Amino acid sequence: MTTMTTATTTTVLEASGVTMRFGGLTAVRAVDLTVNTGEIVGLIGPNGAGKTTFFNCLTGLYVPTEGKVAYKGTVLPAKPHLVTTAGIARTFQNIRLFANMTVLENVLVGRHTRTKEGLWSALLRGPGFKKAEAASHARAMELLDFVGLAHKADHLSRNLPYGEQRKLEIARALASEPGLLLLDEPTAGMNPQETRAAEELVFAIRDQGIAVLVIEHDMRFIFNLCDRVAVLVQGEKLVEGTSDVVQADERVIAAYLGTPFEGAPGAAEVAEVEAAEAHQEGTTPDTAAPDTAPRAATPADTPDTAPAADPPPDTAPPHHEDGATPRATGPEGKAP
Ligand SMILES: Nc1ncnc2c1ncn2[C@@H]1O[C@H](COP(=O)(O)OP(=O)(O)OP(=O)(O)O)[C@@H](O)[C@H]1O
Repeated sequence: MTTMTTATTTTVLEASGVTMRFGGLTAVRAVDLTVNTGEIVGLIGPNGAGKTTFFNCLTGLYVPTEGKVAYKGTVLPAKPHLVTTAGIARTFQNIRLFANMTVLENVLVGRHTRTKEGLWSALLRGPGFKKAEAASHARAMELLDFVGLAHKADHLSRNLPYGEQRKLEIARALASEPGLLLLDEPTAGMNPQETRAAEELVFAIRDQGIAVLVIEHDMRFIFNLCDRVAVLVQGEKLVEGTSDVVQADERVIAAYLGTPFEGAPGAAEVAEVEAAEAHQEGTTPDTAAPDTAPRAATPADTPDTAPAADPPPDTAPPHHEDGATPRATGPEGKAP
């Protein structure tokens, strides 16, 4: 593959005022975010902060309640296939490969938005179709080579180890020739060696001229990789800046450790609930408050904050304004 370098910086993605409500729950609230050519931007935040919901708004899986999403200056319709055709590709938090297809076939599926041959041409297998098929095959093999899976082209995707399945998802996303790649927790379940390789792969993708927006709980990965990092807390963008700026911001540390701070998103609701609980128990809010600083680590010291086994008190899914129980499913269950 030839390396493309972009001489001028342009805005690839511009999300403005994106808000997503599910009934009474505001999962994403008035979020603005831009990604420019040549950039790797990180999106972090505690569990339930609204990161995946925001991705779903960007890719047309959800129609945002308010706000708009533009790709290279054109406002995108909220239809996943049109978003892919426009130039945005994504991977999912829970791997979504075609398990009984080969590795190569999975990548070929990803190319369908870039092949122009119609149904009749495919059925009759005319010369136009054969030429397009050969070109797609060559490109798919090139992408498999790029992610290091060319030698497994004929394997069934379900037989790949986990780390390779994640690479295959990336190859399939790249097959649509995107200008922006959205990665949702690309290193989830990877060992440190695989994570390091994933980091190199993302840099290589950026060097191909593809901008990257990545959600990840592994802070070391994010802060090594990203030119800019945005932090979502309870659906709102709390901070945005370089890795150094974000790591040093005490509001970010507080959000991860569950320590309340002045003006924290959702702080008013939390205070209301605490006051009500305290009233019920006949205690004051202070005495009823949980231990808010269970660990002394900063986000940078907690390379993998994903496991939900020991979440800090405030990192649980946000307060549901309608009192509804939060969903406990992965993205498959997230269709509105
Ligand atoms: N389809 C839906 N219907 C109702 N509520 C939803 C839906 N999708 C997401 N939510 C809620 O929106 C909030 C944000 O969820 P989201 O999955 O976007 O967070 P996240 O930051 O990606 O979390 P994690 O890091 O755990 O993946 C949660 O309270 C979640 O329960």
